[in-house]
Amino acid sequence: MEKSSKIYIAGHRGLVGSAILKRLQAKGYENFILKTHSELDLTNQLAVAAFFETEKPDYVFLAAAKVGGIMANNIYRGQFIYENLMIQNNVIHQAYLNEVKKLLFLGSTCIYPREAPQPMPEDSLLTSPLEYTNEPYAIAKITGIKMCESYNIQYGTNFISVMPTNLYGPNDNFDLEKSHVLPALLRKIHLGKCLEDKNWQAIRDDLNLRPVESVSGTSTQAEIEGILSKYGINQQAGNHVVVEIWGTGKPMREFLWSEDMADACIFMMENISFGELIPAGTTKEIRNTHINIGTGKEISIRDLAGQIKKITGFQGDLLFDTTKPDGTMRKLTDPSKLHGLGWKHQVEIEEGISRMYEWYTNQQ
Ligand SMILES: NC(=O)C1=CN([C@@H]2O[C@H](COP(=O)(O)OP(=O)(O)OC[C@H]3O[C@@H](n4cnc5c(N)ncnc54)[C@H](OP(=O)(O)O)[C@@H]3O)[C@@H](O)[C@H]2O)C=CC1
Ligand SMILES: C[C@H]1O[C@H](OP(=O)(O)OP(=O)(O)OC[C@H]2O[C@@H](n3cnc4c(=O)[nH]c(N)nc43)[C@H](O)[C@@H]2O)[C@@H](O)[C@@H](O)C1=O
Repeated sequence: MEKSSKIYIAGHRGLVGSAILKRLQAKGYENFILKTHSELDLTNQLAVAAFFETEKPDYVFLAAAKVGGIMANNIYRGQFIYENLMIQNNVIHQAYLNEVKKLLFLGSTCIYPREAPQPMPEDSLLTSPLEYTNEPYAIAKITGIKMCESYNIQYGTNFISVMPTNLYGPNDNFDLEKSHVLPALLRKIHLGKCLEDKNWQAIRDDLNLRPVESVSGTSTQAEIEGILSKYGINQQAGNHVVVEIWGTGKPMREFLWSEDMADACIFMMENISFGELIPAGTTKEIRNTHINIGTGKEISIRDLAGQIKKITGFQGDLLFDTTKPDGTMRKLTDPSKLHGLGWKHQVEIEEGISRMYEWYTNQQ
């Protein structure tokens, strides 16, 4: 990529897209095409075709998608498969028709089977059934990998697919029901801390900044307590506050700081071509050309909640709600292919949570 190359970041306001934009700007790239969801709906085939014909980007980071945590994936199954297939079909196909030099497609490590060997190597794709809670999203992401691979083989394009582990960082989604575990727990435990401190103003500010329900300046304390209770943040006898954690707390997850993820994406765009991702020894059938992006380290949800509790200073208790799903018990990436290419993450989980909490509280 040249510093003056025309770069389209699809999803530039999201968790990953915003980090990619920030990192590219810091590296001196200057020619961006940026469209919000309301300016360009990527599920609209005609609109995407007109956009590519007019703009003719040189490079595309495809970081726009329908994204959410375990509950959103499990409930909005139709939207997750439809919107993701439409977005990626439209963008990848138009990138081919308009001779985009290189495209980076973001998948997810939920493409791997529920019982994949741990850590999960790239070639465990399509070896056994998927985790049910996110099967529609995973099927869409697998289709995206196969579309990039197939276009490269048939048309000679240079479209590469990266599979990030669970991500977190600035501009994350903090919705109390639809978000991923790390932002959800950070917010819930922060609200638990505010409740035990009886800091009603901080709770009002938080609920107004990222509305869950309308909270006005005149909402009573009892009304606010009712809202928090719906999301599992409860004041018990005395001043004792309890925050509910979904599931058993036993699942293990791997977390990557979003700015590390952005760095990995740019590393791939600047340095690696599709040909270099074809597994060594391939003579005939080209498959598993995608690449894992992760740390290779994991933590249980129980320990993650404990760390957030420590960082926020929350004194109350964490209660495990086993009526909520655990999802897959382990999904640790094998990042050896990525390490072999010369990229490794920088930010460890303890530091990342502290940075995230600082960012979060500065937004209030
Ligand atoms: N977050 C995570 O833990 C993980 C994410 N990923 C993948 O990384 C990529 C980025 O995810 P992340 O940054 O977390 O997602 P976010 O939800 O933070 O951002 C998604 C972006 O996509 C845009 N978008 C969604 N639908 C449309 C549409 N129909 N038309 C145009 N734009 C649309 C949104 O635009 P707007 O802001 O304007 O609404 C938003 O900017 C995705 O492919 C995701 O699947 C993979 C693994 C883990
Ligand atoms: C990135 C990845 O994200 C999704 O997969 P997931 O890792 O299962 O998602 P998650 O982050 O929402 O949950 C991780 C774990 O944490 C537990 N958990 C506890 N308490 C809360 C809680 O309050 N909120 C949430 N969301 N989870 C909680 C939760 O029960 C689960 O055991 C995929 O659907 C898929 O889209 C995908 O690719």
